[in-house]
Amino acid sequence: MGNQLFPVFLKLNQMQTLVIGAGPVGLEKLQAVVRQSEQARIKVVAAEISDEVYAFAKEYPQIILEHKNYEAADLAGADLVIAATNNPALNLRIVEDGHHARLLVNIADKPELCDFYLGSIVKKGDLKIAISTNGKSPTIAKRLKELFQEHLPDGLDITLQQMSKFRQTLDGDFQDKVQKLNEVSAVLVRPAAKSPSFPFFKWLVWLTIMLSLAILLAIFWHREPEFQEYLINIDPIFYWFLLGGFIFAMVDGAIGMSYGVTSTAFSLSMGLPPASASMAVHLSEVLSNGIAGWMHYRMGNINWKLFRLLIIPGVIGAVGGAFLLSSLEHYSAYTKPLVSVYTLILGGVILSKAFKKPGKRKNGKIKQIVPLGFFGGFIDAVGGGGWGSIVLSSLIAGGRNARFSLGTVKITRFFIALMSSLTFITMLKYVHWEAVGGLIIGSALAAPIAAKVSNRISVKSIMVAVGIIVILVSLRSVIMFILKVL
Ligand SMILES: C[C@@]1(CC(=O)O)C2=NC(=C\c3[nH]c(c(CCC(=O)O)c3CC(=O)O)Cc3[nH]c(c(CC(=O)O)c3CCC(=O)O)/C=C3\N/C(=C\2)[C@@H](CCC(=O)O)[C@]3(C)CC(=O)O)/[C@H]1CCC(=O)O
Ligand SMILES: NC(=O)c1ccc[n+]([C@@H]2O[C@H](COP(=O)([O-])OP(=O)(O)OC[C@H]3O[C@@H](n4cnc5c(N)ncnc54)[C@H](O)[C@@H]3O)[C@@H](O)[C@H]2O)c1
Repeated sequence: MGNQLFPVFLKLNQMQTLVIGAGPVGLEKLQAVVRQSEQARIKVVAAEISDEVYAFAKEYPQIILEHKNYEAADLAGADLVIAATNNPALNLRIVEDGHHARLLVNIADKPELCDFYLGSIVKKGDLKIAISTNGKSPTIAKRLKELFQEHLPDGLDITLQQMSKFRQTLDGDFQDKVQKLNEVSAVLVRPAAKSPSFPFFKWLVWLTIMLSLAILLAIFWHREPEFQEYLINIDPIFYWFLLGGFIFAMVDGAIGMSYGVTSTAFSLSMGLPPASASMAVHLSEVLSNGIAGWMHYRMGNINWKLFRLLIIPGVIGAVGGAFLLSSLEHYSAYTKPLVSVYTLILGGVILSKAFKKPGKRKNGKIKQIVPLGFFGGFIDAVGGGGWGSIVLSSLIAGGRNARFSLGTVKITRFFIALMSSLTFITMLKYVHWEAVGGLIIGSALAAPIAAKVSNRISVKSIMVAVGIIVILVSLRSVIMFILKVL
């Protein structure tokens, strides 16, 4: 039948509690009562009173000690009786006398003689949880109490106080009030945000869209000879970028950074000038970060205060960087090795992060959000990447919450990529559309798969691989430059 006991919460300060017996067990029960209410009015009757009970009672003047043998008259005025004597016959008598006076009696550690059991009690401010194992195991009751005491957030009591105040501000009828109180507290029971996994059926929808596009293309292919010609003559570079975009987006999806750095290093090594490379990378980032940012927004992972602090300096930095890089397009022979040196350094940063011990973090949150946003945006536009690795890693290393930082960085990255892409488009005369198209399609194809795969691979091994690839590709560009100069 399970536990049939009904827990009630007694106002001990308005009642008279009688404790009979003042040995170790009597003391334990006395303390259990006083722990719940220091104003509890208690009378202790015992033939012998231990020194510990004397010492304890000294601190609470409302505890009255009566050094005497128990008699039925002691029950007069009592509302509740707890007995802890070492005399089984006396225990039985107390139960009988108590019931005669229609009192509820607890005989400590003798379940069969009890009208009620004492419970294990969790307390957080005004919150109280009473635990009963139906007498099966007081030890487990104690352990559960410890578990709740530790894991219930202390802020819960603040919530209670706020709800109480909020209730006082409500008017309208009872139904109205109940509805409003339920609305504001719904957030407490909303299911926790899931990791952005991509369910199978969504993947099917995605596949259907892609197939329909392919069919449309095929139809076009047959109807329009010009289009056919265009496709046949498409630069093979497009397919390389398609593959590259796919792989880099998979990796980025898994570790939350590195797409910018890897695809920029790749674009440079494919012979794109830095500004064109950066533009291709940023254009392809607009879509993927838009999707990721939207997902994080839906899951409530955005810290809006952080967003406001980051977005303006970030956009200014990004547009400035894009502007500078585009104006220097003619000097790409010189900017290219510089950018490669920068990606080389980032490769080193990623590699060192892979081997850094987790948990070795500084205390206190990072404060310089505005310069961080500007610097991140600028470097991101100039180097083709870095918003994720610079801003996110600084925020997390600076003690901020990883989930909120990731969500906020993803959504701001969308705006940064959008603004620098626009700047590049207006500044650059010649756009490498085959690179841009390859990266956009490749990374968009990867995004949903990456989200699924991300949990299965060890982050460390990916970071090591990424670090090494970026270092090698960047080194190649730097060495080629040096050889050319020599
Ligand atoms: C909750 C708590 C409240 C309090 O008393 O303040 C409480 N016992 C506590 C602790 C505790 N008591 C005992 C141990 C030793 C280990 C063990 O036996 O498990 C421990 C653990 C420890 O101290 O670590 C001995 C014991 N207790 C009872 C028996 C008899 C039996 O089981 O048959 C025996 C064996 C005696 C023997 O062997 O001779 C019986 C009862 N004890 C109850 C309450 C009631 C049922 C509550 C429930 O349903 O869970 C009930 C039925 C009647 C009652 O006394 O009200 C308190 C938690 C303190 C905290 O929260 O920290
Ligand atoms: N101490 C433990 O760890 C423990 C554990 C489990 C069960 N128990 C049982 O619980 C009971 C109480 O344990 P304890 O250690 O507190 O025992 P205890 O002997 O130390 O204390 C018993 C108390 O009952 C009082 N008493 C006895 N006869 C009385 C009377 N006629 N009138 C008034 N007071 C009277 C005594 O003066 C004493 O204060 C015992 O039956 C014991 O076997 C004890």
